[in-house]
Amino acid sequence: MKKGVFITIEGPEGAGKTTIMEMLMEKLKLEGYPAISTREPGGIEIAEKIRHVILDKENKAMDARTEALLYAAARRQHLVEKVLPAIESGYIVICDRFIDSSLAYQGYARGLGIDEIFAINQFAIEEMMPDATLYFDIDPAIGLDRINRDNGREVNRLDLEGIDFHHKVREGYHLLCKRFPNRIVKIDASQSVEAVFESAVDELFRVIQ
Ligand SMILES: Nc1ncnc2c1ncn2[C@@H]1O[C@H](COP(=O)(O)OP(=O)(O)OP(=O)(O)O)[C@@H](O)[C@H]1O
Ligand SMILES: Cc1cn([C@H]2C[C@H](O)[C@@H](COP(=O)(O)O)O2)c(=O)[nH]c1=O
Repeated sequence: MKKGVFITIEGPEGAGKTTIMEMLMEKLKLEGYPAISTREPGGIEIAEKIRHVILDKENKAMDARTEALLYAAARRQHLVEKVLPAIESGYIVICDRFIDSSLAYQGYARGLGIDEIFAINQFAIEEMMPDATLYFDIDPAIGLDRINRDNGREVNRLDLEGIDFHHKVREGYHLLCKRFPNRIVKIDASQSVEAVFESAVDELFRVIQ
């Protein structure tokens, strides 16, 4: 039986998802809400291992369908091992990326088809869609510039795709905003960290209160 709340954060590279998620967690903890944050692909040992395979820059030969299936496999394991138990225990779970990343990156930008990628992910997640999704919208050129300036961040296989791919990712997210208007809220991530945080807090508390 579901008791907690499942929130996902989405967006192109460098949109500020991790930064704002950490700030949201601090606020939730200060206010006494039971909450955990996690990420995809990853969040647990098996899924972190799959993440390493998917994002390794040496794996240039990876087929797009293989990539899509590996994201779905990591998602399944993370969901059953970490997300669902936390939600069943009444936690607010905030996850950095979930199914919409697969729909935007593999479904739209890689051209595998949003409906096709939704179908393989339904096998992985069954009925478990997020209660709400905060989509951080940013011009990919700005996002990539941010991550290139971030010395602590390792560049991965997906970061190395050309700018046209990253524009397609953003277009894919825009299609998803139209397709799921009740679930996905678009936030202008080109604003200052403080302004993005304020918008994210408003949306988060609208959902959890
Ligand atoms: N609103 C902002 N304005 C300017 N810089 C920002 C903003 N938000 C985050 N940054 C900086 O941009 C870089 C990327 O931020 P962050 O890691 O939070 O993005 P992300 O969306 O999680 O990226 P990715 O998913 O590609 O790893 C960091 O150096 C961070 O400090
Ligand atoms: C879940 C998921 C992720 N991706 C891509 C998006 C990013 O390029 C990387 C993850 O790196 P991050 O620094 O943790 O954001 O993987 C994807 O293509 N499909 C997915 O389902």
